[in-house]
Amino acid sequence: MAKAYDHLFKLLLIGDSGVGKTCLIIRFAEDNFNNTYISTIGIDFKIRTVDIEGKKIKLQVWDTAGQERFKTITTAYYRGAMGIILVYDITDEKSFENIQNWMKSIKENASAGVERLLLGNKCDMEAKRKVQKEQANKLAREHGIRFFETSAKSSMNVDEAFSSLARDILLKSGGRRSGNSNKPPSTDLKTCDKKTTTKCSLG
Ligand SMILES: Nc1nc2c(ncn2[C@@H]2O[C@H](COP(=O)(O)OP(=O)(O)OP(=O)(O)O)[C@@H](O)[C@H]2O)c(=O)[nH]1
Repeated sequence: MAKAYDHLFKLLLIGDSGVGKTCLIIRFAEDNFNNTYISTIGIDFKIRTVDIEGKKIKLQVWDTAGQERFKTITTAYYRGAMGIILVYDITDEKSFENIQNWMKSIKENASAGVERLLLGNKCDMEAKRKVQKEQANKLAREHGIRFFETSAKSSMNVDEAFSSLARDILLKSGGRRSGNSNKPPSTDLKTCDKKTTTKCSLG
C-alpha cells in the first residue's frame, strides 16, 4: 500500500505548566478548545498531516508536562524531536523568563541542529498582557529563531506556527531529499543554527 505521507516529522512542545501547550496541540490536531485545565502527566502525542510545498507531512506532535516533577521523563523525549516549540503565556511574565531555562534544557538534551520556534500563547487576553511582543521578538532574534503570538482559544496563528516549523524542517533537510526540488533555499530562514548540520531522519 502506498504511504499516506511523504515525511514524518516529530515535534515537541515545552514550556511552563499552564501556558497552553495541550490546548495548542488540541487546536492544531482537532480544531477544538476547552477552558478546563487538566495538567498533563508525563507525555502524550497527537497527529495531523499537512500539505507543505506539495509534500504530505505527517506531524507527530508530542505534548510534555510543564511541571518540574516530570522533567526526567519529558527530557528523555527531546532527542527524538526534529522541531521543538517553546511556549510561554503572554499574561505570565515568569513563564517568559523561564524560556531561557527551557532553551538551556534543549541545549543539554536535544539533538544538535533541532529546529526551534518561540510561541507567546493566550494572545486573546490582551487586557492581561504582561509580556510585550518586542521583548519576545528580541529574544527570538538573539536565538535566531522564529516567533509567533498565538491563541489556542481563538485559533490565531496556530496553524501558521506549526506549518512554519514544519516548513523550516523540510527546507533544512532539503539536501537529503530526492534532489528534484527547484526551489532555492528560503532567504528568511532564520531558524537555521549556523553551527550545526541537521540530522533529521525522514519518513
Ligand atoms: N484565554 C486562553 N486560555 C488558554 C489558551 N490556551 C490555553 N488556555 C487555558 O490555559 C489553561 C492551561 O492550558 P493547558 O493547555 O492545559 O496548559 P499546559 O501548558 O499543557 O499545562 P501542563 O500540562 O501543566 O504543562 C487551561 O485552562 C486552558 O483553557 C489561550 O490561547 N487563551
